[in-house]
Amino acid sequence: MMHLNLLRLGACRVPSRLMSTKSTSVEINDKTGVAILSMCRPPVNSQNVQFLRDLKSSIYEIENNKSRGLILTSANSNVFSAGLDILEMYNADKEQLGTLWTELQNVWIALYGSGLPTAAAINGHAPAGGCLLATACEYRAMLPNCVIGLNETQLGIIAPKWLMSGYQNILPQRLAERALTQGRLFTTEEALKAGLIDEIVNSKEEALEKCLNFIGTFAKVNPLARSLTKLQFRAANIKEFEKIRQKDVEDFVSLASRPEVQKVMGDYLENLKKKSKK
Ligand SMILES: CC/C=C\C/C=C\CCC/C=C/CC(=O)SCCNC(=O)CCNC(=O)[C@H](O)C(C)(C)COP(=O)(O)OP(=O)(O)OC[C@H]1O[C@@H](n2cnc3c(N)ncnc32)[C@H](O)[C@@H]1OP(=O)(O)O
Repeated sequence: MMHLNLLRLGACRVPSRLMSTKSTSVEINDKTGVAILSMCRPPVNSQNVQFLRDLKSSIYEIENNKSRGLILTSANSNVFSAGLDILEMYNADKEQLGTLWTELQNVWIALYGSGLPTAAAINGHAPAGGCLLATACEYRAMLPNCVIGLNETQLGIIAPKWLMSGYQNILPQRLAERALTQGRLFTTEEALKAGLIDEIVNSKEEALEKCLNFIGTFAKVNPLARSLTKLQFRAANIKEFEKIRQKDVEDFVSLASRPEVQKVMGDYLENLKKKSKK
């Protein structure tokens, strides 16, 4: 209840500090100390190089400002994030592909490895890279009638191991393996049943409130002890990622630049465009 009141106050009276980049905005409530990081790259928060750089710098800014927690959400009405910007992968040269993948890695490690309590207010669809961001957080509240999941195998591509880490943290191994091999997109209701999200909410405001309450559960816990404990759980995945990070970029570039993969992207884009014109 107290957190709810603080959130309400945050909307009107409590002073808050604002920071923004071209495609993100950050509001830190001075009373709660919690930062709300909103992704705002219309129409679907697709992740191009600039967006990923903005996201990374906002995450580090929040971390360096000693905020009490980070809530990730979207400024768009029905999409949390549509994942990597396919327009930026299609017909791109190897250098562009390498830069895109490196920036995706950078954002993931910034969020997954953050010592702060992190929560995702998933106020829309979260396929692929959108799911990657949500599952890098510690808690998820999601609106009904949306989808979330890692659908890479449906596109004929493989999610590397680090990209699966969020799933592995959250889902039982058998379920994670099945969902990843199927490239399954979960509806909100299925995601709750599987444990991929923590709560279903009826509005973005309620999602933010639940996230704030989650972060509030650490109010009496020593922040350093909390953060080190969290990172102990994540250390093996992080270490493994650091070992293969450069090779992973090379593998991605080699896969994504193959003519047959480029053709899949082109067809996929065309279908998306046809669908959006209907
Ligand atoms: C296809 C990739 C193939 C190979 C890649 C090779 C290696 C990659 C290695 C593995 C890593 C993968 C990580 C990824 O993130 S890949 C991206 C996967 N993303 C998706 O599959 C989501 C696609 N989008 C949707 O399903 C829907 O758009 C969504 C449910 C998110 C929202 O639906 P809604 O009805 O609200 O909007 P739309 O009308 O569909 O879209 C509006 C406009 O936005 C464009 N759009 C949508 N998604 C993307 C995207 N990911 N990249 C670029 N543009 C996107 C869509 O075309 C519409 O554009 P306009 O027609 O209005 O111009």
